[in-house]
Amino acid sequence: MKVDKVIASATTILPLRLKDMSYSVGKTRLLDGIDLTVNAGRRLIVMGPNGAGKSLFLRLCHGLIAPTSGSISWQAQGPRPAAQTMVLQRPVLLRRSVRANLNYPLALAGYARIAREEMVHKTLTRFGLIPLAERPARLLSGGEQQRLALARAWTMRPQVLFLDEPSAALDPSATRAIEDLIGQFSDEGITIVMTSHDLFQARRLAQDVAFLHRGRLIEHGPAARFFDAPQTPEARDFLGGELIW
Ligand SMILES: Nc1ncnc2c1ncn2[C@@H]1O[C@H](COP(=O)(O)OP(=O)(O)OP(=O)(O)O)[C@@H](O)[C@H]1O
Repeated sequence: MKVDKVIASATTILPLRLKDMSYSVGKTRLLDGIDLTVNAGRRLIVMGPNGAGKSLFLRLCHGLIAPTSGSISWQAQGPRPAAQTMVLQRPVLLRRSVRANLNYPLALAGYARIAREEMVHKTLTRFGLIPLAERPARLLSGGEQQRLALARAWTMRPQVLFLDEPSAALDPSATRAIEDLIGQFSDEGITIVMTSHDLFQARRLAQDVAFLHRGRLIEHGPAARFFDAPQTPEARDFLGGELIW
């Protein structure tokens, strides 16, 4: 079957529903009673001061860790392992070439060699990685590594992409390039859930905002409402640059 047909036939795994979801370590409750639904096709930016629980939130949604109480459930199980995937701020790349980094997860997912070659070539072309294809991935610049990580995620055609501060370590032009890619993914229908501490970036990218403060979700809704008329003093202080944690 052609790759694009596989994508078209995919069952939708969204919405993702969090119900009274908490996460504790020992007696410390790090995320507390979160109710939230992630709907298909949206760009949700998770904001909040340092230590608010943004990264934990993403890791729980992605399934890297399990809630201690409450639930996190997908509408349906994905047909493939990477129907939802996550890209970290410092992506974990294999000590191999760029091409091999793109090929590897496809092989793990069971795609045949011919299909893999077609998919890897498409991806290298689309992400401008042809000139870097045979370079060792770990020797790429930070911006190039992040581009490769996004390309690798895209190769698996996820329905949902979790991004943890994807441009935190990058300069402004690399940041712009990553934001452009995120915008393109979104235009293709990939649902984006991303943490960012950068207010300007959040304004550029967010359609919806989830605002966490000390492990609680205290605002969630359309980005315009959050930025123009925040409902809580904590969000107002955060937007004014006065709330650090
Ligand atoms: N395994 C753990 N054990 C104990 N505390 C933890 C653990 N993981 C995270 N924490 C704490 O939970 C809180 C939330 O961490 P998290 O990394 O999610 O914050 P964040 O909002 O992403 O912060 P930042 O913007 O600084 O990256 C922090 O106070 C952190 O120290």
